[in-house]
Parts: sequence; structure tokens; C-alpha cells
Amino acid sequence: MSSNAEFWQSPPSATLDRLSATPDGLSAHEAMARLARDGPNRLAIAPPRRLLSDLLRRLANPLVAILLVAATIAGMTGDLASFTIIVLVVILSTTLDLVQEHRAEATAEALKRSIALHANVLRDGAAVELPVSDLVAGDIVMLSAGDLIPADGIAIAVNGAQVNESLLTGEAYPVQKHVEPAATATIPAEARNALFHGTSLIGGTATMLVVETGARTRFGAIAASLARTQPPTAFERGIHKLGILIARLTVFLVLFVLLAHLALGRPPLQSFLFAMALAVGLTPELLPMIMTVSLARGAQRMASARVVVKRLSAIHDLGQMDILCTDKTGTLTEARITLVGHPGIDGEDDERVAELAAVNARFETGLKSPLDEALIVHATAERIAGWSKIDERPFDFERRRVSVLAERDGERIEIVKGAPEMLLALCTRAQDRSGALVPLDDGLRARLAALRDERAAQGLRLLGVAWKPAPGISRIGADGDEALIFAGYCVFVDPPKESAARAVARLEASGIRIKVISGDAAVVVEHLVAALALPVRGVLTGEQIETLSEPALAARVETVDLFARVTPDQKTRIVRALRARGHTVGFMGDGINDAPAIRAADVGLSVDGATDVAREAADMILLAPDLNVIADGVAEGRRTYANIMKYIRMGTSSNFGNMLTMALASLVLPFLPLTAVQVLLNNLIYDMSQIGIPFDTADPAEIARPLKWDMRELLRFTAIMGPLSSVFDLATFGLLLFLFHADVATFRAGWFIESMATQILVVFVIRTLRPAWSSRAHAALVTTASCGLAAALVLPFLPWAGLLGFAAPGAAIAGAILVLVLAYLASAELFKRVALPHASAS
Ligand SMILES: Nc1ncnc2c1ncn2[C@@H]1O[C@H](COP(=O)(O)OP(=O)(O)OP(=O)(O)O)[C@@H](O)[C@H]1O
Ligand SMILES: [Mg+2]
Repeated sequence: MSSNAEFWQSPPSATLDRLSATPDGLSAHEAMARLARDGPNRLAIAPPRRLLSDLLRRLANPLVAILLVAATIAGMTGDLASFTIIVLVVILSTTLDLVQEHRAEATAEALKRSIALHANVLRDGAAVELPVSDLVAGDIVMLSAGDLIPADGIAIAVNGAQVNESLLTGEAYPVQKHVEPAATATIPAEARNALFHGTSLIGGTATMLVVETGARTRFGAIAASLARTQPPTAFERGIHKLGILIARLTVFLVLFVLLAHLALGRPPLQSFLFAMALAVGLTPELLPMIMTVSLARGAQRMASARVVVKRLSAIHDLGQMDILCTDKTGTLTEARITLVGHPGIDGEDDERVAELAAVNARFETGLKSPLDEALIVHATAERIAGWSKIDERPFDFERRRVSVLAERDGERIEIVKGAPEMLLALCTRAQDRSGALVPLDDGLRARLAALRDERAAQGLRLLGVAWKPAPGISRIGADGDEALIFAGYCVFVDPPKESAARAVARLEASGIRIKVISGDAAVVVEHLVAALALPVRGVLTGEQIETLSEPALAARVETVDLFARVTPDQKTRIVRALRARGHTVGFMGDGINDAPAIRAADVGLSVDGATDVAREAADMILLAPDLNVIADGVAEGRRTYANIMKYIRMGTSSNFGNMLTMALASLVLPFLPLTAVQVLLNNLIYDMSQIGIPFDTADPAEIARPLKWDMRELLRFTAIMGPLSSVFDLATFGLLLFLFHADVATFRAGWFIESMATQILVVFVIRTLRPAWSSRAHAALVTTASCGLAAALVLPFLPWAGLLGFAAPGAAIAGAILVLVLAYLASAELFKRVALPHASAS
């Protein structure tokens, strides 16, 4: 692209020549060559992560840095055993982390690719569906309403193409596109023949010649500077806060231990290493890995429940979601709409009503709604024979109507169809069966309203049809739709979805309130929810919402579950109001009109067949338009949440308690309770034993309610379970010292075993709210925990255990430790009933 001329300034033929392209598209061979030359059509915001840079990033982590310093000191003082162990710890935990995370991310990426946007492209002269990332300059792309524009280019053919360019220009009003070159336009907003990546076609169709791809597009240029970073979820914020708390505590404890040891005249080097080891032991260093792996596992399981996760952290939000807003068509209904009647003003079917509606639907180039499709299916060729189109004003969700200027046998009229009440308000006359015009007096208005309400109350959907003569007019004016002549109604059935009632019941039973937000009339929506026996209350219409301030709306949304005749903007307002009330809100929708609300929700949900804009805005895509799929997904989301909580609870209770006792014991004892190396070893084995957590199952009771991060609850848990673990550590301490008069190496072996066994085994107590023995843990967790335990038990008995500073304890000590561990587990089981939320209730 030369810098002095913008691509939209030259005529299409010149641009085609410059790109060596034709209106019939590129050959697949040529396209491949261009793809290799220009790279994929992707915004390179996040460069693909490299193993090496990942490794370096991990080595720069303060924890690893501490370990490396410790290793260096140990090496320099000739403490070869410590040096080897520390280096081994670093290598093992870093690799473990790295491998697990990379595998997890690869899985998540693969899932995301399966729902990547596709474009309809001409290649080798035929239309093919290709991933948007395969597009190259010179490609010819066919776009229709609801599509995202996949690259920068020019329109070479249009049909009522309307584009929303707000992303680029901030202007929300749709822009009409044409093919004439914008020779004098210097900024994108003026280039009416240009189509820009990231904007969306909201009406009509367009054929596009791709000129620029990837980061070279306009959007690519700004996207790099405002890389869309998602704000952290409530769960992530909670974990971050916890992290800071732990870090503070660690620093305090470590400084305290170090200073106390120095004050007591202990050897400085040993004290330093011990304090460092404590710091490492206290840090939940596996947490990031556990989180990523849990989320990726969650995403994988949700994929088998037919939910594809686009933003991994949305799984937290799904686990926490307590309100689900949904649109009506396709989610609660079958979306198999058929025309069942076309009554005139006397209530009997009138051919002319069907004809007018069919002409309107046929000539409309905007986004075809299922209503239009039903009309077109119904419209036979002879019904619309002889009609030709002059102009149109496409559908938008504010006006809720479509106007078409059409002509037959020299008679030119404007035909309008749309939401009945709105249309009726625009009419001043009506036409009867004979075609004669009658005044639309109050009596007739009342009869027409009654006819409408009667059908709507049967759950039928209605559109009004009206027209007016338009002799000599060739464009529909902005204020054209007044003084219309009312013709009649088109009546449609959209049968309720049988599975919806069960799904809603499941969601309600799991603590999620359903709210239906529809652009359709209140009567229709109410009939539908009654037919499905949905437990919803109250109705609020768009008209009423219009008059409410934000605080007033926030007060109302709590108690109202049905919203009718709402505009896209009001859908967003409702979502915001609910969020302002502290709810975690999901929004499920499929249309252009749903996209802003999908984006505004905590969890944006859409379906695979939805318009691109809705899919793009969503965090998760359902592969089937069925609320049951969401219900399955919610269970998976909560399970993921629950598993991460398990690791956190483990870390804040037993592990924490152990390190705390160790620190205190080190002050009282004339020797270190465990050497620095032993503490690190303890920590490494403990970490290994927890790797199975992301695979674990969750009890139905635990995932029966939305899970919310609750710091107070966690602190309470820690305050109860931490000291409990310390009590048993101290008991071990006393036993070894005063009963068995153990020497240093035996003491350390004994304490090592006790501390490992309690830390590792308590997961089976903490992982469930039910009695530990009545809930089966996943095999993966059983395996990693048993391996960890076995390693810890065997270590002190190995021939070279002396190198690690252990001496094998005798049978008496081993027996005593066994009793202590069992007693600890039993009391943990007892105390968890008060420490865990709702544990006593289930
Ligand atoms: N093609 C059309 N021509 C005329 N009027 C239309 C057309 N499509 C929709 N309308 C009117 O606009 C209203 C709102 O549109 P629509 O029902 O698609 O909104 P929605 O919020 O997506 O509803 P739902 O909850 O059913 O998905 C319809 O009830 C109808 O009155
Ligand atoms: Mg809809």
C-alpha cells in the first residue's frame, strides 16, 4: 500500500489490478503463497508463547530466585547435598509447572479454534467456508447481515449494505455502503466504499475485495495499543488478595525467624537457609498451575457437554452466576416459525395482507428474521409476480419495522410491516375486504387491538401490515411512515421448546434465577412462560423501562423476571442494573440485538448458529441452542471452582499450620526441627501429591449453589483448621522428644513423616462436605496423593537417607506417628463440619 493514497480512493478495477485479483477470486494455490508471504489474518496482540521465554519468566520468579541464591550459598560452603536437592527442586517444579500449563493451554486453544469465525470466500471460482485467519489480500469475500467484517477492503458489490462502524469511529448509527470509490475521502469514516476489519454488517449483503489483513488493518493498528485485556473476575481478585495476604505473612514470619535465630546465636548460614525454606514452604507456588490446569480441564469437560469456552476465566463467572437472562426465540421456543394466518380487519384471512407482507419480506435485504423466512416460504411465485422494488428502509430494533417501496402495473406503494401496536399508531385509515378505505376510528382501533390481543394470548406472534400510495416517490424519507393504511395482521406460531421447561427447572434448582428478555410483545412472552410453566414473575416493558432512572431500574429488576418489547440498549441496561445489585449475570442470545448485552454480562453466552457479532461478543458458545447445555456447563464451572478452592484450603490449613509450628519449634529446640533441605523436600513432595486436584470430582451438594469467593469464610476455615494441624505437630514434637528421646536425625525423620502424612491425606477430608469415606475421590487424585505419601514414607528408610539428614525411626515411633496421623484425620473430619461452609447442612 503506497502511503500517499488510501485504498478506498482508487476505482475497484485499479485495486483489483494492483492486487492481481479478479472478481472471481484467487486460486487456492496463489492464496497459499500469499498467506505464506503476509502471514495469517490475525491481530498479533499476544505473540505465540515460546517455551524458552516461558522458562526464563519462571526462573525470574522471586521464589525460584530465593532457591537459586540458597543453592549458590550451599554450593559455595561445600554443602553438596543441599545444593543438589535445591537444584533438583527448582528443575522439577519448574518443569512440572511448564509442562502442565502448556498442555492445558494447547487444549484450550484447540477448543477455541473449533469455533473460530469463518468467512465465505471465492477460491478457484467457487465459494468455500474458510477460517477468517486464512484470508489474504485479493480474496473475494461474500458478506451478509450479522457478519463481522474479517479484514480491510472495498465493496465491489452491495445490496442495502449497512455497517456498524462504532468500533472504529465511535458513531453508533449504521453507515450505508456503496461501491463508488471515495476519491476525496481522507479518513475511514468518510470512505463509504471501504469495509473495515472489526466492524459489522448489520443489514444487507456485500461482496468484498480484501486489501489488507492482520495487524496491517486499521483495527489491527489500534488494537495493538488497546489490547483488550479482560478485567479480572471476582474469583481472580479474591485469589490475588489472598496472595498478598500470604506474602505479607511469609515476609513477617521469615524475618521473625531469622532475627530470632540470630539473636539466639544460631549459625547464621543455616538459619538463613532454614528461613528461606520456610518462605518457599509457605508460598502456594502451585496455585497458578492448579488454576490454569483446572480451567483448561473444565473447558475440556464443558466441550463434551457441548459448551465451547472462549475466555477461560469465564468459567469462574459461570460457577458464580446466579442470574441467567435469556432471549426467547430459539432458546425457549423451537424457532421453527410458520405463518398460520393473515387476517384482514374483519378477522378473516385476507389474500391481500399475505401478498403485501410477502412482497415486503422478499424485497427486504437486511438481516432476515425467522418471521421473514416464514413469510417467504409461504409466498408463492404468483403471489408476488409483477412486483418490483424501488427502495427500502431496513429493519432496526428501535423502529421495529421494515418499509419497502414497490411497484406493480405502474402503481407505486410503500409497504410497512412491523410490531403491531407501533404500526397501528402510525395508521390513520384501514382497508376492508373489498379494498375500500375506511376511517380508523376509535371503535375500529379497539376491535383491531382486541383481535391482536386475542391471538397473542394464544401464544401466537403477530406482525402488522400497512401500506400507502407513493406515486412519483423514489426514496423512502426518514419520516415516511405516517398516515398509513392498515391492512391486517400476519400470525405466526413458534412452538415452545419441550426441553426448555426441564432445563429451567434444573437451573432454578441449582440456585440460578431465570429472566426472559425479549423484543416481542408482553402477551406473547407471558403466554410462552405460562405454557412452559416457568417460575417467573412480573413484567416490565421497554416503554416502562424508558421512564426509569438507573437506580429505579436497579430496584425493579430484582423482582421482575419478564421483560418485553425491549430495545437492544435496554437489554444492556437491564444487565448492568442486575450487576450493580451484586449479581453475577449471564446473558444468552443469538441476534445482532443481543450482542451489546452479551458483552455487558459477566458470562456472555451465544449459540453456534448465531450471528457473528453475537458469537464474537460471547465468552462461551453453546453447540446446541438448548438451556440444558447451560445447566451442564454450570455444573462443570462450579466443579472447576470447587477444585481450585480445595487446593487453596489445603494450602491455608494443613500446609500453613505445619510451617508455622516448624517456625515456632525452631526457636524452642536446640536444633532445627527440619533442615532447610528437608523443608524443601517436604514442600516438593506435597506439591506433587496435589497435581491430581484439577481432575477431581465434586459432590453434588457442593455444586448445588452458585459458588462465591468469600474471604471471611476462608479465613475462618484457616483459623480453625490451621491450629488443629499445629496441635498434632506439637504432639509429635513432644512425643519424639520426651517419650522417645529421639536423636536429631530420628526426630527429623519422625516429624517429616508425620507432617507429610497429615498434609497429604487431609485432602480426602477437605475435598468434600460429606463424611470423607462417603465421597469417592477421582483416581488421578488418589494416585498422586498415594505416590506422594509413599515417597515420604520410604525416604527416611532408604540406605542413603543419612545424606538427607534422616535416621530410620523404629517401630515404636512409627506406630505412635500412625496413631497421631489417624487422630488428626479424625479430628479434621470432625472440625470441618464447623470450618467448611454448609458442611453441617448437608
Ligand atoms: N423482519 C421483521 N419485519 C418486521 N418486524 C419485525 C421483523 N423482525 C422483528 N420484527 C419486530 O420486532 C420485534 C423484535 O424483534 P425480535 O423478536 O427479533 O427481538 P428479540 O429481542 O430478538 O426477541 P426474541 O426474544 O424473540 O429473540 C418483533 O417482535 C417484531 O414485532
Ligand atoms: Mg432474538
